[in-house]
Amino acid sequence: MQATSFEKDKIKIVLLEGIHASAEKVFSAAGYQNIVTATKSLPKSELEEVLADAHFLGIRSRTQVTEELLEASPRLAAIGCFCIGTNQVDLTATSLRGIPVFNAPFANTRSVAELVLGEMILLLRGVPQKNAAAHRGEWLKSATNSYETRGKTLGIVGYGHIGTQIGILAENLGMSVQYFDIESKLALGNAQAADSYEQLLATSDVVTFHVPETPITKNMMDQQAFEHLKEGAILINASRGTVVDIDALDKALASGRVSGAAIDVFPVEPKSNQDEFVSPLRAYDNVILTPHVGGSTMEAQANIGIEVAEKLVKYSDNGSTLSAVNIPEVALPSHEGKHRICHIHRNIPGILAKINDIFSSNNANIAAQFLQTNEKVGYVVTDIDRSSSVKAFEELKTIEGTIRTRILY
Ligand SMILES: NC(=O)C1=CN([C@@H]2O[C@H](COP(=O)(O)OP(=O)(O)OC[C@H]3O[C@@H](n4cnc5c(N)ncnc54)[C@H](O)[C@@H]3O)[C@@H](O)[C@H]2O)C=CC1
Ligand SMILES: O=C(O)CCC(=O)C(=O)O
Repeated sequence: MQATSFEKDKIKIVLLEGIHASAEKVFSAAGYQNIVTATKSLPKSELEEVLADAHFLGIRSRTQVTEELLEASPRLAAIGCFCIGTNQVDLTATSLRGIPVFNAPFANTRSVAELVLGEMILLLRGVPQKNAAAHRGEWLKSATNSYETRGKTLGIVGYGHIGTQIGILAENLGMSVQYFDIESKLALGNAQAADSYEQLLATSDVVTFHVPETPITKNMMDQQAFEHLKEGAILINASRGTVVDIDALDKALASGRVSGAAIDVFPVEPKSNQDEFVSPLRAYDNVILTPHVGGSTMEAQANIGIEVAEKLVKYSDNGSTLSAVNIPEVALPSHEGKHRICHIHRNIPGILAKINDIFSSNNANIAAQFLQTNEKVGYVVTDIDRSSSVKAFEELKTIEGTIRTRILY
């Protein structure tokens, strides 16, 4: 019997948190019509209900994908984070279940860089407090504590895609740029690597954070770090809410050690635009508070929608895991005329031999084979003749250590 593909209209795609319509267009153009969308993140019970029979999930930064949620989503084949950060997903649990997680590593970086640049200029001029006062009917015309960016020092913590762009933009304003990164980085323009994190804090007029959420970056800007900060410095965080200890920032603002701040990300963020934003920072006119919108521009969201949806379609149609953050990356050509068998397994010795024994005992003619492993997981993709594929596929599922198998026609 000639096998046929799993019908695309049976593949359910769930897109949450107001993912841009460009994503739906990509899925539709590729023949996927069963798409459920929501403009916000869903409460636990609704999320579990919608994912009970879903194959692909698209989220932004709010939805937490936990082991428990994965347990309740037995058909989930892949997850798309329509953003940069993937800390909201349990990457170990997804990888041990053979669920690739994709993101858009660059598309919103310029948007974040521009927001930070704007905030820095406004804070150096004291605009947030003058603006707040004017809204109350007060007139604060004064040059006191109002500065140009020119000649000031910007300290960038995390000199990656966003940090480097901010460095270049800031140099064009005439600023001196220094950075601190745990990796050795190519300095762009005239930027200088700081000798240490503490040295950067002590010598920068503005400090901006662009690190990922990791155990090491948690509370990187804590009480002790504030003590190193230059008196009257400005602090910006548009990375993750865990990076800056908000209570310590509250104290530093109250004492005047920090003269102004711009915070886009928070340890606890409201789940929807209808929920109240609670923070001690609301008390300060000299703090710009934004609702995690660093990457929220029309340009970035449209591009992210296309980029991540294309990655999910590619994984669904041809098994490619290129740019997955938790599964070995395999870039695959088209498999026209062949059946493609994808096998994700625990990385234990001897699995490839067992896979190929099964193909051999089924007289399967291997046209191409691709293999990639990481510490925990291996991914083998084999293109074989149609005649022997279905039986071999069934046998592959019995290999010890198998996590997930797929056959693509
Ligand atoms: N507010 C928003 O809407 C957005 C926030 N983000 C956040 O910004 C973060 C940075 O984004 P990218 O620049 O694109 O990431 P990236 O991965 O290109 O750069 C991050 C840099 O931080 C460095 N780093 C990691 N741990 C560090 C540590 N402990 N100390 C110093 N440096 C460290 C890395 O070596 C790397 O150079 C993302 O992980 C994400 O959490 C990203 C986009 C939008
Ligand atoms: O746009 C979003 O929802 C989150 C943006 C972000 O923080 C990221 O890209 O990591």
